Parts: sequence; C-alpha cells; structure tokens
Amino acid sequence: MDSKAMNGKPSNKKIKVVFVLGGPGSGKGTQCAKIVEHFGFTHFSAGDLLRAETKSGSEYGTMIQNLMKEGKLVDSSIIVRLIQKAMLESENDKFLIDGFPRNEENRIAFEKIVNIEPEFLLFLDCPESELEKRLLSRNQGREDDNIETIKKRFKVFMESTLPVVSYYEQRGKVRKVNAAKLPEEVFEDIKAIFSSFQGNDIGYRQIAIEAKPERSASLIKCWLPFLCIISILLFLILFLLMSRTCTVFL
Ligand SMILES: Nc1ncnc2c1ncn2[C@@H]1O[C@H](COP(=O)(O)OP(=O)(O)OP(=O)(O)O)[C@@H](O)[C@H]1O
Ligand SMILES: O=c1ccn([C@@H]2O[C@H](COP(=O)(O)O)[C@@H](O)[C@H]2O)c(=O)[nH]1
Repeated sequence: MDSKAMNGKPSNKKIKVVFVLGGPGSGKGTQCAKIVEHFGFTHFSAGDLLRAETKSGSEYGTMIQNLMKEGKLVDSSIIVRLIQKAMLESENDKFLIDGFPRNEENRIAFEKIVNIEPEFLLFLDCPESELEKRLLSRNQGREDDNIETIKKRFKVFMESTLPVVSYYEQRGKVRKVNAAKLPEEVFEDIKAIFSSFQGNDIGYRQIAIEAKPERSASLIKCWLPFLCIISILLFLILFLLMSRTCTVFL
C-alpha cells in the first residue's frame, strides 16, 4: 500500500493485511491471539467490531444486533467503515482481519474503500460436526451460539463466504490449515505460514542494510576532490624541497 491508500492517510508504511476465514467456531479468534503474540500483528475481529458498535449506542446498533441474532450479514458499508476506522487508529502496519470478507460484496467494498490487497487469506478448515460441538460449548454468552442460529450461520458460510475463498484461491492467495486438530497443533501449521511471510519482511530489511555501503561510497565521492588537491600540494612541496636541496649541493 502506498501513501494514497487507506483513504488518504499519509504514510510511507507498506500496510500488510491478512484475512482470516473459516466456519463459525473454526478457531479464528483463538489462533489470531497466538499470531498476535508471535508475529506482532494487530487483530481486528469483524464480529467483535460489530458487537462493540451495538454497545456504543450507535444509530445502527439495533439493526446490527437483529441481523446477528439471525446469523445474517450486516451491510458492507458499515463493516468496512468500522474496519477502516480501526486500522486508521492503529500505529501498526500489519493487520489480521478475522471473519471478513464474509461475501463478495464485502470483498469488493473493502477493495474500493480501503484499497488494500491482502497478502494472503488464512483459511481454517474444519468439519461442521466439530464446529457445532465447539459453538454449543463456547459459553461466552453469545446470542448467536444457539443451534437455530448456528445452522443459519453455517448456511451463510457455505453460500456467501466460500465464494470469497474461491476468489482468492484462483489468485494463489489461500493458505489452508486443518483446524480440526488441537489448538497448539493448528498453530504449528500457522506458524510455518507466517514465518515464511516474515521472511519476506526480513528481505525488505536486508535491502535497507545493504543500502549503507552506498552511503559511504557517496561520502568518498564527496571527499575525492579535496584528497586530490591535498596530494598535489604535498607533491609540489616535496618537489620544491627536493629542488632546493639539489641547488644547495650544486
Ligand atoms: N482447535 C480447537 N480445538 C477445540 N476447540 C477449539 C479449538 N480452537 C478453538 N476452540 C474452541 O472453540 C470455540 C470457538 O473458537 P473461536 O471463538 O476461536 O472460533 P471463531 O472461529 O473465532 O468463532 P466465530 O466465528 O463464531 O467468532 C471456543 O470455545 C474455543 O475455545
Ligand atoms: O463481516 C462481518 C462479520 C460478522 N458479521 C455478523 O456478526 C456475526 C458474528 O460474527 P463472528 O465472526 O462469528 O463473530 C455473524 O454471524 C454476522 O451476523 C457480519 O455481518 N459481517
């Protein structure tokens, strides 16, 4: 991303975005917390941003709450603006956006409004039977963790979110992990993906380090004329001294 992106936020930083998708309960939040800890990303959960919006007394609060209870998706303009605002308020340049884009409309709106291409999409793959078990025992007081809404969320995931995964798959941007294993095992696979991504970062830093000899070379270039003049002067003084000595002898 360049300085013109993020709706004009003046910055020289190359903003990096990783989308994190997977079925409801696939462990997106759980794994994002580990990625933050190990790789220094800032994590935004689209669902959490919407839940915070409902609590903030926003004009959209009740509408968002009703849609969430039904497992339906909130309008793209609302969620994209919330994500963009959160990114603009952050000092970090690496973001995990969890649970987004939920449909093609979300993806296109993000592209248009935020103007950033994700580095890749981390996809947590897990069978529905396991997801259902996890959601029903999550116990975090979420209004949408009941069997009726869970079924609706699964349907939205299959019909609207999987096409987004296919879109990025066709562009070689999907990194898929088996999320049906233990959290630590899932993270081992994720670690490998992010380590090679960080590797690219190290590449950038190496370029910066390699730029240093160029600086010293330009310093030498700058001093070269002075060195030449001093050498010529020294040579002349030596020549005069020698010729004087010769005259004395003769
Ligand atoms: N690999 C795992 N194995 C078993 N349980 C897990 C695993 N990962 C997460 N969990 C548990 O499953 C539940 C759902 O996890 P989490 O909240 O991270 O999923 P999520 O994908 O963010 O869900 P949602 O899409 O509903 O926000 C939590 O209770 C969590 O502790
Ligand atoms: O981009 C988004 C993300 C979420 N929603 C709504 O929120 C709930 C819960 O999302 P979680 O990611 O499971 O926390 C989801 O079912 C949608 O109703 C959304 O509309 N758009």
